[in-house]
Amino acid sequence: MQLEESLSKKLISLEKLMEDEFSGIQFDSREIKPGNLFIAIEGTSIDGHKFIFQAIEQGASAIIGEKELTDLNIPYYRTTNSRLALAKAASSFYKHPWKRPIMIGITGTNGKTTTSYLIRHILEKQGISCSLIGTVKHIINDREFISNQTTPDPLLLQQLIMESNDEVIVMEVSSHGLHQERVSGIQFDIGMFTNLSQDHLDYHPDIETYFDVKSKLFTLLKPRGEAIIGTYSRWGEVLKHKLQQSGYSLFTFGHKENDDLELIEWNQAEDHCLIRDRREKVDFSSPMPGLHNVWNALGAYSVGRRLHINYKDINKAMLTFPGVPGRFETYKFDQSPNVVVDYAHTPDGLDYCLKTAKQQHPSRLFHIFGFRGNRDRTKREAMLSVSSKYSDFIILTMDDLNNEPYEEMIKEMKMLASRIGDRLKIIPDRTLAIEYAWRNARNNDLLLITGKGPEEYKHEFTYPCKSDKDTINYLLHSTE
Ligand SMILES: CC(=O)N[C@H]1[C@@H](OP(=O)(O)OP(=O)(O)OC[C@H]2O[C@@H](n3ccc(=O)[nH]c3=O)[C@H](O)[C@@H]2O)O[C@H](CO)[C@@H](O)[C@@H]1O[C@H](C)C(=O)N[C@@H](C)C(=O)N[C@H](CCC(=O)O)C(=O)O
Ligand SMILES: Nc1ncnc2c1ncn2[C@@H]1O[C@H](COP(=O)(O)OP(=O)(O)OP(=O)(O)O)[C@@H](O)[C@H]1O
Repeated sequence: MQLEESLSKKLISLEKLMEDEFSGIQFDSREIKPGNLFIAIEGTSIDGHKFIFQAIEQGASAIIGEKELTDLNIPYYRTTNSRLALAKAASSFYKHPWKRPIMIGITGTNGKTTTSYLIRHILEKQGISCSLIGTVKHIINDREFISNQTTPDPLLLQQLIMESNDEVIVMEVSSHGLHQERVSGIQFDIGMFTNLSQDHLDYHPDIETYFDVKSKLFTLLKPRGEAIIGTYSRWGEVLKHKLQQSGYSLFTFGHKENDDLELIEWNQAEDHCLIRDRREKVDFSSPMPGLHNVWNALGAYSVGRRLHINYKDINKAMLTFPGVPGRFETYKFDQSPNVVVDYAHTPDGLDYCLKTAKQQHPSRLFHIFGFRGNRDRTKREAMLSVSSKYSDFIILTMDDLNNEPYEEMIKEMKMLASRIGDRLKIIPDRTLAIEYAWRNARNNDLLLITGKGPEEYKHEFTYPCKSDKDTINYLLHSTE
């Protein structure tokens, strides 16, 4: 990547610049330490170029930015893409740590977290150590780190990879991450696409653009890299055709005869699948409830097979999979209704999840959920209509507001709720909403609480509970 030195107008490669001994790199002026390289980014809410002088005051020794600036007293290098420069500089600073392990990147609207947990489990059972980077947590050398982002910024990401001694790194690659070049310094051995459906249309202008961003992962494959594509969603087929022209090695899993891995039959009641792995028919059991998790398990199976793991060993590993926090996490009680906590937050995810809940044959299904504030509002109506298709009772409640005004959220809930009728109740306090369902449900009913999964509440509610799981525990003990 070429940069232009602002005063001399000379071109210099980023690699060459990184031969200078910077004490660190920062894209946030508040974090600058003496001798750091500051990269100014025109962000989604503020222009980082405004903080160049603050960065210099704090001791930055060079600046990269996109604007034409000539009046700085330290070297300033101009680029056409600061985010790309950040990703490449971070990779260079940490000595391209992704070159050592086998790198697996997973993208798609839903199923990234579940699939990455499954892959890690299969590999670890074979004695292959595996780091995991994603939404719930990061696990590096078996040590767990809090995750604030699905795909961390390039500095944290390259640092985590550098610290890993594991043989494989499996990571979730979000559309935000791809669009903001967070993974651009990296080349992957395997790229996986799970599926695509409506989400994040607050950030991407339309679903076609969202898809184009997701498909960018496959431009980051190593020359001998492999693309594993789930073709069970329409967009998987689109991606397959797009990539067929690219010359990459392609492996597809889906329900068609021309897929490399075909789901021939899924017997939900007996929890059994018949699959075709290339030419051979194989019995397979998914370790988590629901067809969506069959797809996730088959995605992980595909990765295992590409890494030359015997299908019998993969099947054996599936038997001991402990599940994923907040992904169809089921609590069964003798004297109270059963409860499922799930992270579903898209219409498609909810459809799979509610269908799976119905397959448990509860007498009545109580669905408790809300809408995430300041995120894609276009999916709210579709989420409610999916809920009303399967649920006997709906309790709309508060998810994270993310600075969306409370009154606006309630107004929208009321407007959407008016179409459903008296099967729906709005109880904004999440702990009271869960309590209402808990007290009104009978033992053979099911409570499905979606949206937050294992995440901690960002708001204070009536009961002193930190999460949906915590609220259930609280109610259980207050009933005793
Ligand atoms: C909306 C969004 O995606 N924002 C990301 C973006 O920040 P930004 O462009 O908004 O930054 P900004 O606030 O406008 O500031 C511009 C620049 O000025 C700098 N600055 C700012 C203030 C100051 O005093 N000094 C200074 O230097 C900032 O550090 C930044 O470099 O670039 C940053 C660096 O990579 C990200 O950390 C940040 O992620 C935010 C915090 C975030 O969490 N975004 C979510 C939406 C996200 O990324 N989610 C996906 C998963 C989505 C999903 O599948 O559910 C994820 O991968 O986590
Ligand atoms: N393959 C799938 N197809 C459709 N929905 C799915 C699939 N897998 C999981 N889901 C639904 O999406 C929810 C989130 O799953 P998961 O965390 O695995 O996806 P994700 O892509 O990592 O999402 P995020 O990036 O938001 O964390 C699940 O709780 C489930 O309701």
